[in-house]
Amino acid sequence: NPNYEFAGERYTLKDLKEVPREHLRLLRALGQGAFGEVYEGLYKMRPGDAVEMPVAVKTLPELSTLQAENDFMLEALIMGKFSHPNIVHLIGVCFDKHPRYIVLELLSGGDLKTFLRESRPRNDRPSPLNMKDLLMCCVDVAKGCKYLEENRFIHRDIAARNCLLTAKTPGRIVKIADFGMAREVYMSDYYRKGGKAMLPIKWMPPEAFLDGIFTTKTDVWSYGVLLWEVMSLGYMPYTGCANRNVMSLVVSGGRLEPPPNCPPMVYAIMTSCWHPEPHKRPDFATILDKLSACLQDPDTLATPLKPMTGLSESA
Ligand SMILES: CN1CCN(c2ccc(C(=O)Nc3n[nH]c4c3C=[N+](C(=O)[C@H](O)c3ccccc3)C4)cc2)CC1
Repeated sequence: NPNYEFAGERYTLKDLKEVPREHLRLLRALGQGAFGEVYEGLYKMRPGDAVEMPVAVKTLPELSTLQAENDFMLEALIMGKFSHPNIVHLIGVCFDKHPRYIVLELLSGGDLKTFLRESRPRNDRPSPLNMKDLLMCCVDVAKGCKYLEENRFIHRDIAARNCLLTAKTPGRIVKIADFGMAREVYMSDYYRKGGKAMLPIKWMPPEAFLDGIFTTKTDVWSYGVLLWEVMSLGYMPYTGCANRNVMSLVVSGGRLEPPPNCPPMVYAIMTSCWHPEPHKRPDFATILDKLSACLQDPDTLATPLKPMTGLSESA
């Protein structure tokens, strides 16, 4: 079984909390994970307990390749080492036999991209969100990213599709909830480069898709694209542009345009994340400072939300 290096320490499977399968009840499917289903379930913390804790259960189908088994285990090991309010919490695993389960904190609001798209103003009702709501979502993700940066963990796939909400209602908290596993849902966001791994080109900086160089500054670039996703209320970046055209556009200095009504202070953060030279991109502490300046700027807060018109876009 794989062992895993995190924050300078080595971990193996024995570091994971085994949850007794008989204390778990799977209720309903929540969606498709990269391997198998993700279910909502109930977990009886202590056998005698009357109350059961709502959880999310990721399953690995019995007919999985060894690689899939390892990836599944690795995801559990990765999640098990994080402890932060903006990163989905690992409760435990059922790895004693098939089907294998990863038991995680339940986030009932669904993924951030879907939430943004559902929240667009419609002719029958204005958006339920305001600029402050959007900025608070961005702050949550930046806090999670800052924690990963402090622990020298490179996520490689920061995007709205990989973030989940505790709820859709005010008081919602956004958490980074995917460590390479939720790919299945938005396959169109990934590009098969050279027939190998599926790469989220539209969220990657030039040094990553050209030279395979991944650093914490890779996540900063992706975070800038997530900011754009939030401000556009869930649009596909570079709408209608094929991945290989995005690569040449970005390499020649092209960047995403500001979404309609995007406050200049927020767009300035995005463009700083997209500096061609990685070391000139801000760190997440700086990004958080800039976001709190936005949250204290009356003109920024007063900006109304307006959907992008014109170009329709794929899911
Ligand atoms: C009307 N709406 C319909 C949709 N609905 C949902 C839709 C999906 C979910 C959901 O998947 N919640 C999750 N909680 N914890 C984890 C989850 C997924 N996890 C994973 O690890 C998944 O792999 C993952 C990770 C990141 C993003 C998506 C999926 C861990 C909750 C509510 C709310 C009400």
